[in-house]
Amino acid sequence: MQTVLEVKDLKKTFYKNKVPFVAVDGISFDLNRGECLGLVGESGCGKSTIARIITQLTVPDAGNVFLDKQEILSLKGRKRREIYTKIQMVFQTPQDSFDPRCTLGDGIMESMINNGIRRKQAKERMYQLLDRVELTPEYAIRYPHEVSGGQCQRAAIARALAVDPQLIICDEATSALDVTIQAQIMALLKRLQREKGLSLVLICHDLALVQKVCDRVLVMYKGRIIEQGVPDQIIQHPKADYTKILVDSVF
Ligand SMILES: Nc1ncnc2c1ncn2[C@@H]1O[C@H](COP(=O)(O)OP(=O)(O)OP(=O)(O)O)[C@@H](O)[C@H]1O
Repeated sequence: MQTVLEVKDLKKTFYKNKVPFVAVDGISFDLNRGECLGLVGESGCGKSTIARIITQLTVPDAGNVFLDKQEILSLKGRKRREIYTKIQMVFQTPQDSFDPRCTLGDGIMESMINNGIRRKQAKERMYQLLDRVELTPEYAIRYPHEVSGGQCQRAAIARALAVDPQLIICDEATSALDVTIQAQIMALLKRLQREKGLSLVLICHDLALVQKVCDRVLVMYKGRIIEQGVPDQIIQHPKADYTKILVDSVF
């Protein structure tokens, strides 16, 4: 199997009133092409910080991230912009990540135009992407507040796909949606994973969802990975005390 992402010994301490808090405490993992990796753990255990480090929104104190064997955290300028089109994030509240003054169509086209694609081509591709995420063309002229959470999340996935990424990190991307819509969005992501060989990192509280959709899961506790493996195996035979509590609370 081909490794797409390698995360090596990430560390991050935050300071609040000069008091240190270790949010990420030596995290390492790999992600294969076409794999769906779940990241679970209690609130505050460091899951989003890892996603933010990988996408360069947070600077780590130590550690490296490799995409296709290339170290990416130290990249600057054009090289950095190029590489970072390959990693996209989908957040919990998609309305917040679209500019409320722009239509969804313009939001989807923005990154393409920023990457030098002509407006006419970007528009054609935007309509193809809407179709791909099962939204009709009329959604192109709607504003974020004029669509449901599920529809907006589909548009956010279309926008993530616009730059042809290798990897999408979904940070609680379906948590704000009701169960039926959640299942539809997950089915969409899984279809894209299969069809495009996309790799997915799913940051999630929901172990049942992880069991359904992930090939592998990392269980985090207080900034560390305490257990990892195939979801069925972790759920049926949890080893760490925290994993046992997590499993008991869900099943
Ligand atoms: N910029 C920051 N400044 C100070 N502390 C921070 C900052 N970002 C995160 N933290 C702290 O780091 C810890 C880890 O946060 P993080 O958001 O990574 O957790 P999480 O596992 O994603 O939680 P949740 O599931 O609730 O989203 C938390 O205690 C959080 O308060």
